[in-house]
Amino acid sequence: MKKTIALIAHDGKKPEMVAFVKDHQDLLEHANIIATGTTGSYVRQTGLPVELKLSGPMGGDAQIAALAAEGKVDGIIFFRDPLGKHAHEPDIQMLMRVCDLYNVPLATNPATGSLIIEGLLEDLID
Ligand SMILES: O=C(CO)COP(=O)(O)O
Repeated sequence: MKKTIALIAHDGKKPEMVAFVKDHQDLLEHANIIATGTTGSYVRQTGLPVELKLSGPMGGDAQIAALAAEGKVDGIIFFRDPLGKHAHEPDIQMLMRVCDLYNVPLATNPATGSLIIEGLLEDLID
């Protein structure tokens, strides 16, 4: 069964997310990708299909948290901007809390993101 990977990046990190996806495109081709709205639009530039949720500030993080709580997300890559301030900070904290509560792999930087992608997807391809 296909794994579902959620991708989220704050504005200052969107170019890094696109580069990360390109670097892992051969593995991500074998996953269902979901993303918050604007991040997903950027990731679609790679040609990979992406299911778009709402934009983060409009509830997208909360939607992904709900899916994580329901066991419908296998891993989350969330590149946060450590210098930014966000009106929806409670949603961001909630998403991270839900990942801890339900033991959902969560990466907040590319190094850990690579480990999650490789760990979840590498054995799916021959
Ligand atoms: O704000 C975000 C995560 O907290 C990301 O949302 P967008 O991908 O819609 O910019």
